[in-house]
Amino acid sequence: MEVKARAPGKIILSGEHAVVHGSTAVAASINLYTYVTLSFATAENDDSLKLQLKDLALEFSWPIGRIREALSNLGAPSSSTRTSCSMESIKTISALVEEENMPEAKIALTSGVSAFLWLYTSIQGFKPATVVVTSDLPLGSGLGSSAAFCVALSAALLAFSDSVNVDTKHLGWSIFGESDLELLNKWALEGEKIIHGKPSGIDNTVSAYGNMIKFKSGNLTRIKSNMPLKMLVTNTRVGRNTKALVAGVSERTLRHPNAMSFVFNAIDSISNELANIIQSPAPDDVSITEKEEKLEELMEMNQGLLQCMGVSHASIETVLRTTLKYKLASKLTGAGGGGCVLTLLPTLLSGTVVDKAIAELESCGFQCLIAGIGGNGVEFCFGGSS
Ligand SMILES: Nc1ncnc2c1ncn2[C@@H]1O[C@H](COP(=O)(O)OP(=O)(O)O)[C@@H](O)[C@H]1O
Ligand SMILES: C[C@@](O)(CCOP(=O)(O)O)CC(=O)O
Ligand SMILES: [Mg+2]
Repeated sequence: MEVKARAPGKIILSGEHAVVHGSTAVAASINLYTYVTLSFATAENDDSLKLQLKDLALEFSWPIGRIREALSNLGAPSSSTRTSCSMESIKTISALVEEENMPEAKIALTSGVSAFLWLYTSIQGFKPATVVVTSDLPLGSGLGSSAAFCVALSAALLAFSDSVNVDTKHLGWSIFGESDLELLNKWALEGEKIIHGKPSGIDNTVSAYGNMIKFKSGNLTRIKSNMPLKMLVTNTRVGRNTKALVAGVSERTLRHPNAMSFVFNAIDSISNELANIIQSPAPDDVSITEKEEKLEELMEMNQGLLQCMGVSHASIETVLRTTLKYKLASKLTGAGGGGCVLTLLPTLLSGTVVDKAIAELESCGFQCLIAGIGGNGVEFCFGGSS
């Protein structure tokens, strides 16, 4: 028997980085997923834990005895209570990952593989198994691949544990009950901590719960959109690392605490106003257009403040300039420093303008997609031969 889980990526409409410092942010799930399949070994002589990262053509395999020896201090797994990875365990886990000779070009994956080993051993202990991962999401681009990975992984691992209440006979995709989802989200955050250092928790929360959320200091409020929201996502293809960008903002905050607290407060207001606009009723085209204009202005203001935090990038500025030629408003999404930019596509905008803007962005070497916004969060499905 195997279990498959899928978790969506996300866009942050407003409030990235500031959310790490206690401001409100607004995020929505998108219809690009990370999939994790887990099956326990059935052959008696198979005594290893395998991780296959299919899109990256990478496979890791650790003898279970080696993992048990290295992590003997962990004790019995306790899937019902999330535990944080200590500095000592991080070091031990990193050493286990290094033994696998990660190709130099893919060294950024080390933290993802470490998060895998931590979540696996904490939830399932030392059982031989194969875990296969595939993803629609570009890695390290601001669309929350790290969170989708941790959420899908936690879902597959918990689905095979005693800590959740799931029906293994159900055919097709299922969702977790509220308290199981809460536990899953806590585990996923522990994985994100290994990858990000100091995550706010917004990415794993929107990936777990789906739809659209407002998030502040670890608490989510579900948002119901009352208007069509169409976003163009432009991937600058400039690679960057969330952990380093988040650390950079924290350093700037230490240097200029007063100025930065005004920036964070301004972003808190922007996020709350944006959430109110999205939720307020729009009976006709005129009111939708008015709402879109307000959203555009708020996105521009948020982008200005992100630049002020030092997380924009020349490639992001090129996207902003290009879309502005078509009178379209944009902001970076996720950690910035490259990665993806969001552009609001108003309802009454002609298809020709969108096509022209996309063609110009792609001629700069960027990659464009129009994301489906606000679908389900994490789901799982049992299958395979038992
Ligand atoms: N499918 C995956 N398999 C393994 N590691 C992954 C996967 N998706 C994400 N990761 C981990 O997350 C890191 C990217 O996370 P991050 O820098 O937060 O960017 P983002 O979350 O915006 O994609 C990768 O370098 C890797 O360590
Ligand atoms: C910058 C931040 O607000 C979002 C990071 O998103 P991503 O990893 O770039 O997809 C960090 C966080 O909230 O944990
Ligand atoms: Mg991330």
